[in-house]
Amino acid sequence: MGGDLSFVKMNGIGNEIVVLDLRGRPERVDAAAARAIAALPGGWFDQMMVLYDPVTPGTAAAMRIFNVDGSESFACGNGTRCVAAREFARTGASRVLLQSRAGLLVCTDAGDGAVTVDMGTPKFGWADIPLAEPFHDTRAIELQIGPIDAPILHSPSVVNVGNPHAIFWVDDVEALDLGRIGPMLENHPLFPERANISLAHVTAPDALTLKVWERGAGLTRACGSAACAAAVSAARTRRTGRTVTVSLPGGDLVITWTDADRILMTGPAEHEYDGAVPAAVFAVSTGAGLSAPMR
Ligand SMILES: N[C@@H](CCC[C@H](N)C(=O)O)C(=O)O
Repeated sequence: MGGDLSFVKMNGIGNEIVVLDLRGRPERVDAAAARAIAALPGGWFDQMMVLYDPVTPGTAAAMRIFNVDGSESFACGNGTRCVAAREFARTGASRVLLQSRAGLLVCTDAGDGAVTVDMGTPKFGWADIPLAEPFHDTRAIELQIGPIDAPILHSPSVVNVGNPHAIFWVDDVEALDLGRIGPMLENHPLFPERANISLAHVTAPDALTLKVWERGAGLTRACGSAACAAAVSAARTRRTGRTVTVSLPGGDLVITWTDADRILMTGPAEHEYDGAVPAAVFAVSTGAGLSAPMR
């Protein structure tokens, strides 16, 4: 097979998403191909969702998720909504099961262009996040930056929602330059797989504002998994109840941490335009697109 391959440019409340559907095709995306696609005219993304043939019965696709720096993530909430919305439009279905490297994701059409994704169960154990050393209480770990007696940021909540997150509780998410502090925290030695870094401000028992420095992508207008991470951490530390509206620079997401310990994320997904990738960008393989072990 040769020629250009089409992709779809979408966004989830401003999180820039490319969906590349390689189902039924031999091409495979690696880190170099991901970076090359991001450099194409119109190819820019925060995350690229690559769809391969399903490996689990009942699923529509096996997804791999690339950050713009070529690194892989096991979770992307906004991108998952985009993939699901596209599947709904393509098939007429109102429910789709997708497989990421973090597990199976049930996505349902919530109406008015919104999609609900069951993002799974949060993990709070220090080794699951992962952290480089044991912490018994991950609601507020001993990590601070700035002077010892007047830290700029301290005591983040940490959680894994398919990917690692640290949430710093602040009075004003705009008061600090996250673009300057973010890279240092993302790459802090405490986070052996790096981490997504959020500043969160609770505005009501059912609302918080959030600003995110994403691992592998930098400052973004929205991050769905960070919204999930902040919501469960806010509920776990009794800052909010179990359903919150999370306001990000690009828009709002509604997150519910259910009594069954599942995280439900609801928000919009928008189509922007279609684009094309030259076939030469790809590696060609007969291997499975999603070969890593499932959790
Ligand atoms: N924007 C995404 C999260 C993307 C993955 C993240 N940068 C990571 O490396 O873990 C979302 O909407 O969840």
